[in-house]
Amino acid sequence: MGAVGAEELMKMEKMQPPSAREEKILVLVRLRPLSEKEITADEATDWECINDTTILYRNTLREGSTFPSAYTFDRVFRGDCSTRQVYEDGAKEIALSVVSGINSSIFAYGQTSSGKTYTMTGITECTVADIFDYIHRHEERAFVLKFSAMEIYNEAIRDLLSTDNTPLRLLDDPEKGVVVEKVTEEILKDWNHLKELLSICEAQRRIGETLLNEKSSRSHQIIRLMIESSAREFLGKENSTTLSASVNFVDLAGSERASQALSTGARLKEGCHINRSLLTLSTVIRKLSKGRNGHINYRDSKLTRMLQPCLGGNARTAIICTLSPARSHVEQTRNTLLFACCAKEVTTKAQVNVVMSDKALVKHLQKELARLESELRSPAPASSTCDYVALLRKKDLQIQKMEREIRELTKQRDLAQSRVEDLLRMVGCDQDSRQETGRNHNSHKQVSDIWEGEYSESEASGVADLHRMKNGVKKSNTTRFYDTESENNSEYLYHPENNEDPTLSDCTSSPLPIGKKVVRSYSGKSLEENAGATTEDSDEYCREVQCIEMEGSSRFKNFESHALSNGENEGTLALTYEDGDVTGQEMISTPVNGDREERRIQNGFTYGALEQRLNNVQKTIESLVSPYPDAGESSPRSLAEDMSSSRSLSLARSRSCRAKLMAGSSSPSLEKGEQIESTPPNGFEKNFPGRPEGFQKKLFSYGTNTSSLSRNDSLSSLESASIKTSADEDITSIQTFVAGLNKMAKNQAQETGLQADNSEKNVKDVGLDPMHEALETPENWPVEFERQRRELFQLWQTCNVSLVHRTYFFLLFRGDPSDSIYMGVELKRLSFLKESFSQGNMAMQDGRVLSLASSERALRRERETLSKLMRRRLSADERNKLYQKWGIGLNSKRRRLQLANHLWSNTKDMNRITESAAIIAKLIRFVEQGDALKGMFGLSFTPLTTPRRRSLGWKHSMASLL
Ligand SMILES: Nc1ncnc2c1ncn2[C@@H]1O[C@H](COP(=O)(O)OP(=O)(O)OP(=O)(O)O)[C@@H](O)[C@H]1O
Repeated sequence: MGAVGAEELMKMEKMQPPSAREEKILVLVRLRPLSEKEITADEATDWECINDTTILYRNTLREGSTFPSAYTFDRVFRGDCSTRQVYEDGAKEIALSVVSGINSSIFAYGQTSSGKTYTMTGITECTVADIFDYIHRHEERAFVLKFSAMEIYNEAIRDLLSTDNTPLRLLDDPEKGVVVEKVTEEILKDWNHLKELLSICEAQRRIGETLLNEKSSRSHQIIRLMIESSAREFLGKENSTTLSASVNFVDLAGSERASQALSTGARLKEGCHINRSLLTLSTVIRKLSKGRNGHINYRDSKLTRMLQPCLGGNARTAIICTLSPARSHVEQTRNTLLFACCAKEVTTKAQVNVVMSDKALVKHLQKELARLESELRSPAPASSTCDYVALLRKKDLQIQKMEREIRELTKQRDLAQSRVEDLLRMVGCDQDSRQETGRNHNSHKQVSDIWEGEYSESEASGVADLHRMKNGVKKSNTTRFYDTESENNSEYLYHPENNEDPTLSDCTSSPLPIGKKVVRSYSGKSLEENAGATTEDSDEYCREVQCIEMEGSSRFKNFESHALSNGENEGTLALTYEDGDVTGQEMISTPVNGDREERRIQNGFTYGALEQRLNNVQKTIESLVSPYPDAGESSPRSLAEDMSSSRSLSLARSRSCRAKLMAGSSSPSLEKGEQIESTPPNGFEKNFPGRPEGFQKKLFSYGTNTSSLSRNDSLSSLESASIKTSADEDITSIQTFVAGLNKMAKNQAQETGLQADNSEKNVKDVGLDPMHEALETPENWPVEFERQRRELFQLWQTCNVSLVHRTYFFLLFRGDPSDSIYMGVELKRLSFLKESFSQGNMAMQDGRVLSLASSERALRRERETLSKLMRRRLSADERNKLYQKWGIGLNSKRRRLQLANHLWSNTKDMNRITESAAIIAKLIRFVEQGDALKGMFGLSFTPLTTPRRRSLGWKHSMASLL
């Protein structure tokens, strides 16, 4: 409005009523007299207008009725009131708002034959007559009247001024709101023209005879009069403006009861449409009457969508509710009155609609632009400048902090790398040292392995060692002496005088412990450096060492350092022990370049212990080099020892910690990968107490079975690829991974096909599993199994996992079905399964049929169909059909491959593949331990001989698992 001419504005303001204000819908009630039919039928009049605003139910209400007997509205009109009076006393003010540029609407609402058309015809004529009169009295303004008429018949919009019956479309215009496409607009010339157009509408409108009304309107009629006006004196000038508004005369079709109207066929269908759209209207009104919170279902019918602005929008609205006084219509009348009660609570917010000329608009925008430019040029207030400075400083600090973190992470990465190198070098030294067994080792000069008998102290020392190691390793090439005392730890024995041997100068991490309590340390920090260590650094290490878990007993019977060889414990920096005879105190110095070896063993350490330690170190290195450190373990005994040591000596540095060190990254994907890796692959299940002997045997023979998943080939490549992918988020790696996985799936498919018969023999009956008893006493479960159980359950919560014996397992991700991703890997000897039957995303036949579905309905259907099929064995043809329909993996090699290909071809989203891969890798571990799980949880899904037993088995299995 900024550029609207001043005179124009003044004129507008003079002629318009108070604009842009919220007001309630005006609700008028009109009671018609009894119709001739009703009089003939001797109908009683139950309603009476007792004053201008109240209508009263005269009959006695039934006992307990909750209906009120009196209703009050803005205005009520008795049966003997003329339409003119209704117009003058009620609708006129609102209807004539249109000439002031304010949208307005007049509705007639009521049951069939209550007088809506009768009323609206009169109201329309009165309004248009007054509009013409207004125009004649305001010759200073130029008016344009555009007349259009539509009807909504059976939810289709028809143009009443056109003979074309093609339904019109409703479009959402960003400026005008909802508009009817291609509706005919006639420029209204004069009164006669109006009469002519109204008669066309009347002729075109669908009416039909019903029992209640000979000329019953079968559609909602909307007559729209658009009025545009401009001051003549500004016409054509650059600052001219136009007022533009429309008035709607809405004659709704009447609600009717089929039983009362006795309508059939087309009438009945029309009646249904009418009632449905009126129901939507009343719902909208009811919702609006309670406020505008929440969704308003305007779009549920064409009527409400078209009338949206009139219902709570930019319009002034009056609703005339027409009533029949007859007793036979009392229920319908009450409904109308309830509608009216809601409607009177609805507010609209009408405003004057001014349309600027292009020139006026340009001028206005130019002014606005100039204002903004001047705002920009003017100096900002001092306070805001201060804010910016403070903000900048804060950001700078953040940047500095991040840079520090980056440096720290880089350091940690270097440290980890150095450590690996050190270990490798140390092995070289140790190997050399063996050749010089028997030599005296008392002249050692370094302190880097201190064995500490006390658990807690060991832990604390471990922290310190971490610190030293971190700083010392990098400096190793130039620092000859390693100090462990400078960290205020008197237990570290430091003998600088012994560090004079130049051959030690390069041996960066060779341990040389002296003293009673020994802590293994990779420390290598010089005195000066240690002196310079800051508290901040210490904190850092403390944080780091939070990753070190101390579990189980701190006392060991044996010298057990080979826990390091367990992948989970890799990264352990402090080992404690206490032998009954040998209270650990050991000094080992390993010379550089293998030139010489010096050992010093105190308090009873023997060469045998050292030999064992060498083996352990070797294992440690293998564990560092191989992503599956224990993959190559073949001896059941050594595995059992691993298990035992990992239980009692659980100085496990967590994988996440290791990941941080190795990669200097903490991305979620990396962590995911690390989580997978942290699952002990094979070791722990072997010491499960109470497991039948036969199971262990089977497990190992299973491990050597060529058809099973081997950690050394496809699986290990899968997992390592998965981890790498997760860590680097490298698309190339992902592709490599996918290719590997794909290959693996195919290999497994082939192998499975070849060895199907053998594997089937290994399946056991759930219901008979003796290990069920173990489930009753979970407190007896080993810690590792409990963890395993949790991980598995967590996995099931994140995705729908279906596992099937001897065929495939699939991941069906939750979410948008169209976006779902299916992944399948052919596996061998899967021995546990999700609660597939109850959840419904899987069904099986003889352990072979798997179905997937991606929506609730599909799942249900599928489950029903498949549960029928499950009751009998499928023919080849049926299996084929199942495959065609659902992509179900079947028991032929070719089909499995087809399915694998099909599944892989669907895996488009690389990110999700990565995610899936991580989960698959994890699942494979579970799968490998399938027998262990079966032994423990009684999980197996082999088809049982009777349905009852099967369901019992399932229930029992899942209940105990979850
Ligand atoms: N206030 C009134 N005074 C006299 N007669 C009336 C009045 N209201 C309605 N009538 C008569 O009642 C009959 C039904 O009226 P009308 O067709 O307007 O009802 P309606 O509500 O439009 O019905 P429908 O919804 O079926 O189209 C008509 O014959 C009309 O002349």
